[in-house]
Amino acid sequence: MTETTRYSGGGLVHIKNPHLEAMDEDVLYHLDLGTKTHDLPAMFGDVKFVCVGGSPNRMRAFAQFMHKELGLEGDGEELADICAGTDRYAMYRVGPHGMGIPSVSIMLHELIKLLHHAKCRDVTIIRIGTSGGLGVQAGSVVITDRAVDARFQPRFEQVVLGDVVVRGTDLDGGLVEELLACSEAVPDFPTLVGHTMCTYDFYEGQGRLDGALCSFSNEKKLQYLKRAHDAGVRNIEMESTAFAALCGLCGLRAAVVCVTLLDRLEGDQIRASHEVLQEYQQRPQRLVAAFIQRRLGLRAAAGNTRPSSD
Ligand SMILES: O=P(O)(O)O[C@@H]1C[C@H](O)[C@@H](CO)O1
Ligand SMILES: O=c1cc[nH]c(=O)[nH]1
Repeated sequence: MTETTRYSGGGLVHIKNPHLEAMDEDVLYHLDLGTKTHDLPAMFGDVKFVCVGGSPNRMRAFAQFMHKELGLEGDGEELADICAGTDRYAMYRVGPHGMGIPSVSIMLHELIKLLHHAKCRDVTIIRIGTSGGLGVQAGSVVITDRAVDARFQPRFEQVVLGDVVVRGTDLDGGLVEELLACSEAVPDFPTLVGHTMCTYDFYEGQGRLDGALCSFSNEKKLQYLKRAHDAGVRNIEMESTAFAALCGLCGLRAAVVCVTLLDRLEGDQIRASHEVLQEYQQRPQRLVAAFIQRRLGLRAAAGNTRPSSD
């Protein structure tokens, strides 16, 4: 049976674990935070937007960019890593999640419990990432309307106690529209809506010919990628199905916004220069900054500036 997304009443984060109630303390081990050691409601109770991405430096740059875009005091250079006691993740009230489903899944379990313990309400969570494009110009930003697995199905399979549990990967349609509307504020690159395929591997799992192992021909690879394109897939990454499933089940409105680093119908290797890749990585950040500003009524959508290139 597929578990489906439910938004809980009152906008609270919905924890689906009866064992947590009975626990006297919850140690969020990978975040180096806990319910006894930290006043989580005081630290995080006002959080409305959570943005996560793969790399600590990228997320630090995004935190500094948002600091400036929101007109907060100081230059943002002093932003401290809230999870400095662990080198697994970093958090600047935006945080990185590492690579792939296991990493994003551990981070989300602890982040969602953190939002629950902090009594946050009406939280929107956005994954800001990179991806391989399918039939789209490199540097395009794809807003995911449906996260699908490597068989193009909107499902996330997790082995639990030896059984396969299937979870739905619905994302919030309204959020997709809102984000797309914000693309007017960042007109210097293409933004589109499409399905995102999530795989367990970057190489064979994404039909690449350039890994240490490869068990298929170029012809078979292209047939697969074209089938994905025909099924509506416009980009490929490694977190979206788990992200959509966990956030949706816990009542968080979630979105996935990824830039494409190349067109996979044209090749496998990412050959763009460091400078070009840095600028590409800023694109989803700029779109999400415009979205947050609009939501907060801080600025009209136009006139969005650029994050630093860290
Ligand atoms: O969040 P990022 O942009 O790091 O995510 C994509 C998917 C994999 O985690 C990684 C592969 O290069 O990039
Ligand atoms: O091709 C790509 C590029 C970035 N991330 C991926 O998962 N795949």
